[in-house]
Amino acid sequence: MKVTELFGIKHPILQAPMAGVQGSELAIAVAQAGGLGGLPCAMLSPELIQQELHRIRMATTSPINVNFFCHQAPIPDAEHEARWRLALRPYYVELGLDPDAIPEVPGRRPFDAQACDVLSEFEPEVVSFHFGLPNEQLLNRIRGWGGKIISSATTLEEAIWLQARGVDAIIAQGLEAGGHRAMFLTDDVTEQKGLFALLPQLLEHTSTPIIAAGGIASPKAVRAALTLGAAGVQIGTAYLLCPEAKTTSVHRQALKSSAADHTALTRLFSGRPARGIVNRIMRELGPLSSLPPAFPLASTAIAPLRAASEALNNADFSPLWAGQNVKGCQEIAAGELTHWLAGD
Ligand SMILES: Cc1cc2nc3c(=O)[nH]c(=O)nc-3n(C[C@H](O)[C@H](O)[C@H](O)COP(=O)(O)O)c2cc1C
Repeated sequence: MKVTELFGIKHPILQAPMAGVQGSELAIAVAQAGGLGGLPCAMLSPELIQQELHRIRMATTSPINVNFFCHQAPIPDAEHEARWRLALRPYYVELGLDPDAIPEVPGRRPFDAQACDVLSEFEPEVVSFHFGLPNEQLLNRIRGWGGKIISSATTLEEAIWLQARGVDAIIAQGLEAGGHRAMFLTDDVTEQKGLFALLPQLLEHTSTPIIAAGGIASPKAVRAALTLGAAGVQIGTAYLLCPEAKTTSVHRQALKSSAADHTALTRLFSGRPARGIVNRIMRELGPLSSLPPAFPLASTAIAPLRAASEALNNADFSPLWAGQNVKGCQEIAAGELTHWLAGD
């Protein structure tokens, strides 16, 4: 079944929910253009989720996708954290920051009953998850209001796991994709496959609709994924320069520069592998260094470095999430981009 029918949308295009770089404005623009707008909730408090969903429901009656992380909250490891802070110490000194006064930042919260309570007020048509799925009880609450459940797979094993739990569609997240790898049954990045290796495997060995993601940034690429048998596509990076996205100015500059040709998976910004444009800290510490503590704890000690350097218009310590294909990034309205990608 195609996603147009499954979700009741005009175009087979899902705008990837992208935590930290967009809110309701981008989701509304895509929804109004006939795609499935996505609201990333991983970094929002329940109050903010409520505000954003209220805005969306006031602006459009089109279906909407809300997105959550569902990682296991880590057990803090003081020794590991101390090693991480020691490695960052020279950068604190360089930027004139106090390495012994690192403020706590609100971490990314896995999906829980409190978030589900907020959703039940708005009954979003689609709820998507990254890093697996939450427990069956929470999934049943979503099913109770008729919500469709989707999640990303990065291997065939993960797709089979998701299918066994009854998801309505599976996102095949190719290695090209920007942002966090959704991987949840493996932590070995060498097992990750490019989209056109992963997609046919999932199509052959599962019976659930498969949504293609990773490096798709043109109408031709959308058609290619659909021709292979995908039920739809999910696109993130191509939307990053749209005026409705909240992409920071250093991130926008990097996306428009030749530096964007070089992306890599890195654990440095959060503790989990994610794809972003290679910058100074990735080059100097090694993108997949084992220094950062478990997800999402690594972000606490990086945050002051990021803030101080971004104030100087410098992206040395910023997560510049982007996929391998930035060629489709256009500074045009998200609705226009959605129509273009759909071949309108
Ligand atoms: C800046 C950025 C942030 C992202 N944040 C999320 C997120 O919060 N939740 C999620 O499920 N996926 C997230 N992703 C991954 C996307 O869901 C998707 O896999 C990816 O964007 C597809 O590849 P593309 O970026 O090459 O289009 C993010 C991607 C980017 C580029």
